[in-house]
Amino acid sequence: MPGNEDLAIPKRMTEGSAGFDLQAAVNEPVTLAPGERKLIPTGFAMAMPNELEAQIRPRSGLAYKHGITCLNSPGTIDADYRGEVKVLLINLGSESFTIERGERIAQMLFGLVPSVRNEEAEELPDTIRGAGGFGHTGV
Ligand SMILES: O=c1ccn([C@H]2C[C@H](O)[C@@H](COP(=O)(O)OP(=O)(O)OP(=O)(O)O)O2)c(=O)[nH]1
Ligand SMILES: [Mg+2]
Repeated sequence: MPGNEDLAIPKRMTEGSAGFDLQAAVNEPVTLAPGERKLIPTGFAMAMPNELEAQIRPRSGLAYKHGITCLNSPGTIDADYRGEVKVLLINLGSESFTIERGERIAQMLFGLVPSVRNEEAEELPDTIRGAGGFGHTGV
C-alpha cells in the first residue's frame, strides 16, 4: 500500500512454511503494556477468490518469549475485504513489549471456504448424541 514500499509483501520464510509472515507497518515503535491490546497495521491489502479465506494467527516465538498473541485468534480475512490487513495483538506477558517497523508480528494462512447454503427446518434428524455436548461423553 502507498507509504509502505519499504516493506516486502508477506512471504513464507522457508519453502515448507505454512504461514506468510506479516510485518508491522507502524511509523513509530509501538509499545504494548502488560494486558494492553492494539490494532497493528501491516501495510498491505489483497484480493482472493471467494472460495478462500485468510487466517491471521500468532507467531509461537512471540507468544512463548513475550506473551504476545492475537486477541481474536485466528483472525478472519474475508475474500471481499479490500482494506489494509491489521493484526489485533495483546500482551499477555508481564513486561512491556515494543514493536518496531518491519518486525514480523503474526502469520497468515489460507483456508478453503465450502459453499454452504442454509435453510430453516421445523425439526432435525435424530442422532445418538442428540443435544448432548460439553463433555457429556465423559473426560
Ligand atoms: O484479524 C483481523 C480480522 C479482521 N480483519 C479485517 C478483514 C476482515 O474481512 C474484516 C472483518 O473481520 P470480521 O468478520 O472478523 O469482523 P466483524 O466484527 O464481523 O466485522 P465486519 O462486520 O466488518 O465483518 O476485518 C483484519 O484485518 N484482521
Ligand atoms: Mg464479519
